Amino acid sequence: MAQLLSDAEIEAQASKLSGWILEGSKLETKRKFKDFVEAIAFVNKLVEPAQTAGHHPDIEVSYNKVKITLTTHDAGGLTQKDFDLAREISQID
Ligand SMILES: C[C@H](O)[C@H](O)[C@H]1CNC2=NC(N)=NC(=O)C2=N1
Repeated sequence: MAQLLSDAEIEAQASKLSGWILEGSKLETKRKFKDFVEAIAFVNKLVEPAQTAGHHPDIEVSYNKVKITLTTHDAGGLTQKDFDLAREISQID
C-alpha cells in the first residue's frame, strides 16, 4: 500500500501543483466545458492514465462541469500516487 505523505511533503508538492487545491486530505480540481458531451469526453480521457497508474480519481459531473478529487482510499489520505496522477490529469485538455 502507498505510504501517506507528511503534512510538510503535502505542502511542498501542493505549492508546485497549479490548478489544484488542497481540501483536507484530498486534492481537488474543477473543469468547465461547452456542454455535457465535452465534459464526458474529458472524463473518458481519465480512464487510460487511471488504469495505467492503478489509481482512480473520484469524479463528479454536473452538466458541463467536472470536479475531480484525488485521495488514496486504501491509505486514508494523500500519497505520492495522488500527486503523480494530478500532474498527469493537468496535462489533459
Ligand atoms: C487493488 C487496487 O490497486 C486498489 O484497490 C486501488 C485502486 N485504485 C485506487 N484509487 C484510489 N484513488 N485510491 C485507492 O486506494 C485505490 N486503490
